[in-house]
Amino acid sequence: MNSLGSDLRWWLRLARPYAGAFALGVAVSIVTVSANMALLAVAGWFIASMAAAGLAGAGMNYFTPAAVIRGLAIVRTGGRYLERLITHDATLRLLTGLRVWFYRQIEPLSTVDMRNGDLLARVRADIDTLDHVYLRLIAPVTVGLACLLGAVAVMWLYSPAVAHVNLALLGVAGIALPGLTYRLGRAPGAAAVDTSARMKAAAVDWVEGLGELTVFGALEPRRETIDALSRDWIAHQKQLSKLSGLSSAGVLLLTNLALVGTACFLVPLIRSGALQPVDFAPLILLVMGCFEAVALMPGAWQALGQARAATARLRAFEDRRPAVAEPAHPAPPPACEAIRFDHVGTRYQADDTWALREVTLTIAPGEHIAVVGPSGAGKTTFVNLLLRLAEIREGEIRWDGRPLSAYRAADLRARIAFVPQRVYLFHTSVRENLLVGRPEATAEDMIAAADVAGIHDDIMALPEGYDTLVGEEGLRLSGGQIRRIGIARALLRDTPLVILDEPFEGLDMRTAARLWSRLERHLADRTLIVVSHDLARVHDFARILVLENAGLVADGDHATLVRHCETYRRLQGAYFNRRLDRHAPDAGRGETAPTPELSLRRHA
Ligand SMILES: Nc1ncnc2c1ncn2[C@@H]1O[C@H](COP(=O)(O)OP(=O)(O)OP(=O)(O)O)[C@@H](O)[C@H]1O
Repeated sequence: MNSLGSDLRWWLRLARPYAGAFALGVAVSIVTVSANMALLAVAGWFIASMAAAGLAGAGMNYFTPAAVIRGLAIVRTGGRYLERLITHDATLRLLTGLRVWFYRQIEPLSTVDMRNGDLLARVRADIDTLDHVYLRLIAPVTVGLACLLGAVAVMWLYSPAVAHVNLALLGVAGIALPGLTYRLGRAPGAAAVDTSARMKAAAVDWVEGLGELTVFGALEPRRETIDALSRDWIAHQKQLSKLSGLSSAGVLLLTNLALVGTACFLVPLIRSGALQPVDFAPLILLVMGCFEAVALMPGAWQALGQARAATARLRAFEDRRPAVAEPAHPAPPPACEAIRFDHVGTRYQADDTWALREVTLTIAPGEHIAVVGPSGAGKTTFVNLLLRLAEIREGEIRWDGRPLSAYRAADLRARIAFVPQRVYLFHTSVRENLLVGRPEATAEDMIAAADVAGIHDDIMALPEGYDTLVGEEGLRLSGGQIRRIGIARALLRDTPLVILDEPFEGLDMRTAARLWSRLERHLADRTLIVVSHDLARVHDFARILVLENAGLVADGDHATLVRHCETYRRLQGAYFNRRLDRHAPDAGRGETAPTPELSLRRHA
């Protein structure tokens, strides 16, 4: 774990843009807490003076102190409101800033590093924990110290001995006791943050996989896992509550000791005439006010344990290296030119096996290429290399004559329209989801793209057409519809290279065939790379790359591959066997006529 000083500097660096609001919040808090202490003291003095004047039968001006008391009460109430408004607003801004910071950190790491879904849930919990740093740590400690020093200075004017006693006891209540509580609370605090993050991740995972868990009857073990995490969390929280209760009791004890001690010093002073009797009440009340301010400190130190555990995990992101390095002097983005692979190889980690190796080929501008291969052959990796989501470890890929590493990753990606294997839809309207591809696109462009992707009619059939909300992750749409929205989104970008990873998945044969014929026409003069398991569509391509065991095993058209490539024949066989099984009467699907593609199997 980093040192406390280094963590504090890290927080302050992130909070710098909001420093003005935070400083204002602290200033208003100091005024509020001081007004509260002064109110107690002046009220005490006023009551004592009135009583003394009554006993002596003397008159006194009660207008001024009454006005001061009212003024202080108004400042205290208004200040409390303003302080809440400013500090909470600043904290929410900081949390927003932290989220932006986090996305900046993960953006260059690429999706490849972020495959761990529960990581995001943990990070979200960690970022939320950091709102404690200001509200429960920095603000109360700064305000407490400022007000206490002011109050002790006032005591000093009346009696240095009283100031000494209170300073010592306030030190114990505000520093020693919270320090001890912090030490004791560090382990349960860190464990509580960790358990809470794991619990949230498990709950999200459970809800997302509810369908599968129900079907496989695996709900109970999952529920028990979450129950166990929840019990752990409660146990850690109990420990923290016990500590916080003990420290509150400690502060109360110290408050009473301070009151008794102060009285012990004041009474002889009053007896000797060194102090006015009416000064007794305000000084005692001032002591009470000081301990009220110090009572917030143990909570602050406890928050420190939780905040540092969260900080350690967040700071770990800063140490992660991006998956690909950016060039110092980026070349202008590539034009629609040839892409050449020269003995290209990659693996995701230095000690992993090769995900792709010795790939040498040239893709001419405007060429349409299909990439096939068994699962794990390296098809997605092939695409990841082009998108610079994975680093080339061997050989070189050149586009428009320059290595990919010569371009800024963002410039390169702006020249590629990509539909990933799993299309992600945001919880907003269909329109907004499509415009992610090109925010400035006109309604006509959007409809034209949707039309090519064969989704326009489906969208128009939705209750509010393009303005229909798709639901979280597109839950209101079928898998095939989500995929076609993803394709339309990519088509909206007028890029020289289009990459579609499994574009036909989730589509029936007829829809897939129609989609392909439209795509083929629409993308006639653009370079197109389609990764697909749908061998029925693939045989339409003039060029098919066959990958297996991280290598390029064949490159040719369907007829050539059927004749010369064993892997391709195997893939065809497996694919059409699957289709045959689906159409077989004993598969319970009825008497569906064999499709024309089935003849290919015989041909193969
Ligand atoms: N992010 C990653 N980190 C580590 N290894 C990875 C990563 N992505 C892929 N791999 C590994 O690289 C190899 C090639 O995977 P890749 O996803 O490219 O295959 P694929 O042909 O696309 O498979 P599928 O058809 O199942 O999607 C596999 O051994 C896989 O386990």
